[in-house]
Amino acid sequence: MSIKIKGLSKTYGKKPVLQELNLTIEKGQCYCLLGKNGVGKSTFLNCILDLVKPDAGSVNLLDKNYSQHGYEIKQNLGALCEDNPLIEEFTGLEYLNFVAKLYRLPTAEANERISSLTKYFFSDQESLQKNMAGYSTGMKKKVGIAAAILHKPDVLLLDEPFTGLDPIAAQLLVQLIRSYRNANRIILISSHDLNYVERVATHIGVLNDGQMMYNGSVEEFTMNGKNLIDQALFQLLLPHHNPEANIDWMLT
Ligand SMILES: Nc1ncnc2c1ncn2[C@@H]1O[C@H](COP(=O)(O)OP(=O)(O)OP(=O)(O)O)[C@@H](O)[C@H]1O
Repeated sequence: MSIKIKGLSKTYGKKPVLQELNLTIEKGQCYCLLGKNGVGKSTFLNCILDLVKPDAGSVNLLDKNYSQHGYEIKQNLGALCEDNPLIEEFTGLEYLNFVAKLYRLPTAEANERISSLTKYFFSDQESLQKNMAGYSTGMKKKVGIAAAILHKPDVLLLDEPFTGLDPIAAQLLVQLIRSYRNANRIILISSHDLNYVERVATHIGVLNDGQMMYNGSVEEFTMNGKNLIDQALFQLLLPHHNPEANIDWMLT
């Protein structure tokens, strides 16, 4: 069971975002994709989700490809997209029930899972009876996460899952990701929240200029824990940042 990416390329207009990327993510891994703003992390995840069509290359999930087995792949794939699209006219509970129906979960099982996930993430259960249009960013994010894992997919893709969560919810998500990973599934995360990445990652990918600047275990990335992930990332990326940037005008 794996995600296999071969020769994946994507250009928007004249801007090459992904250039012949090759990558394999195995079960039991929590692969965290890091990189500067606009470097192509969401584009990469969206190619794996079949939401963005790559110009070249192939995505193989769980030994299947989209052209022949799109339906089966999507049944076994859960995702939280960066813009976290929800149907905001629905209450949180209505939405989760709707998602459960899409995945054809038996009613009793759906009720049990929705109840346990909402109890896990929401101390205020009453809010789940209200329309999501009135939810805060973090509340929407928690509903989006619950919707992504409701059908217990073997592959879970989370784009910026920690952004907007309060520290309690973020810690609960860390625990959930660890348990999910330990159950031998595949988790792929794009995140700038390195404190949380530190707690969940088994593998790290650093995307820069269309290429994987680093792709390997977290141990190797941090030199067996001698560095924190943020230190290792700065060492890798800072030399590529604009050295002439100067904001001294603010000081006078
Ligand atoms: N639909 C689109 N049309 C044109 N350009 C796009 C489109 N989507 C993304 N881009 C461009 O592709 C590049 C990569 O965007 P992407 O959102 O994948 O980056 P990212 O690494 O996820 O960024 P961030 O960390 O800021 O969320 C950016 O330059 C962005 O402007």
